[in-house]
Amino acid sequence: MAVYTHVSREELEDFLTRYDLPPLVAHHGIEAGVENSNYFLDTEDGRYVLTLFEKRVAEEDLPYFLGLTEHLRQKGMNVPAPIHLKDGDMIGQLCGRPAAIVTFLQGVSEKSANLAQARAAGTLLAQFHLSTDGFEPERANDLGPADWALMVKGLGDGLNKIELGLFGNLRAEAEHLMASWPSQLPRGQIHADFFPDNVMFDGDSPAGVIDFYFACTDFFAYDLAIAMNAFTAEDAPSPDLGMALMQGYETVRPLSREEKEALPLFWRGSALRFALTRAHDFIHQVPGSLVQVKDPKPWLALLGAHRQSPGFFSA
Ligand SMILES: Nc1ncnc2c1ncn2[C@@H]1O[C@H](COP(=O)(O)OP(=O)(O)OP(=O)(O)O)[C@@H](O)[C@H]1O
Ligand SMILES: N[C@@H](CCO)C(=O)O
Repeated sequence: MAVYTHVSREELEDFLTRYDLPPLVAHHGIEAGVENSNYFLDTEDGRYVLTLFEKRVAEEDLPYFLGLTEHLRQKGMNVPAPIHLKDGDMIGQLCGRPAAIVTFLQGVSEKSANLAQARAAGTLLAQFHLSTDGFEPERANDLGPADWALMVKGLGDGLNKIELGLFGNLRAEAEHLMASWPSQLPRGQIHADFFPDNVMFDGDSPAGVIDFYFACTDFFAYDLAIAMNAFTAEDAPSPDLGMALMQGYETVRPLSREEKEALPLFWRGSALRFALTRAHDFIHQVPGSLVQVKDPKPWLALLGAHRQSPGFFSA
């Protein structure tokens, strides 16, 4: 359960006086996620989601995340609606943390998807990219290639406790990726964490997208690479799922030749990015938090597979 910050009923009721929401019935921590503290708020007129932003989210980025979410809703995407406080703001303070409330989206958040869901999720990601058009603010990707070598350095010898020789191995990989990364490809606002558990499914159809708290301005094809890796499934890795996602994506937004050529590098880069954040959380576990730390090893294995075979997804 991802609850780093424990919120009492009294603290919550006091916080809710700043909103025009129906009376609270109950609140409980959400049994999923690793990044932020999330609670369901059950009110007399339906359910909402409260998020308290934790270590990886900078408060100054919240207007970008919530503004992007509102923009996507205006474009017709099924994403949560941020609830405004009585003073018009979208960000409050609770238990010493920045906090926001959004509407609850119906659907099932899957740990891993099937082929039909992966294909449909690809169309949704492409619609997401097209719908971000017209949203002017930008946010640099602070978990991108320019940051990976520093992240490896910061984890240091802790990496070798996950796997012997991992520190040197990942340092060389981060340097290689940085030196080879392209600079000119179609770019815009990307989700940057498009995992099956951030897509709400209604059977095989995706009903909506949640969790915009890694969104940033970067290459669309890099976002596709993240999603392809994230949908390959950790327990039984299958390139078919990533390929199905890409096929779905291209029915809405076909890739240029340059974007296709960049994909093998982007698969490696995104595998490294999630291996690193997971390795960080594995090495620096937070005492007293209720969180199921995610395993870095499947992402290290995926990185190894992409390094060995640049055609992993087309093999
Ligand atoms: N608006 C929403 N509507 C319905 N369910 C939601 C909503 N927001 C979050 N959830 C549920 O809470 C879970 C955790 O939320 P979220 O993915 O935002 O957490 P997180 O800590 O950012 O996790 P991670 O980054 O690991 O995906 C989701 O998998 C989903 O089941
Ligand atoms: N979705 C990510 C967590 C957010 O970085 C993971 O599964 O590692």
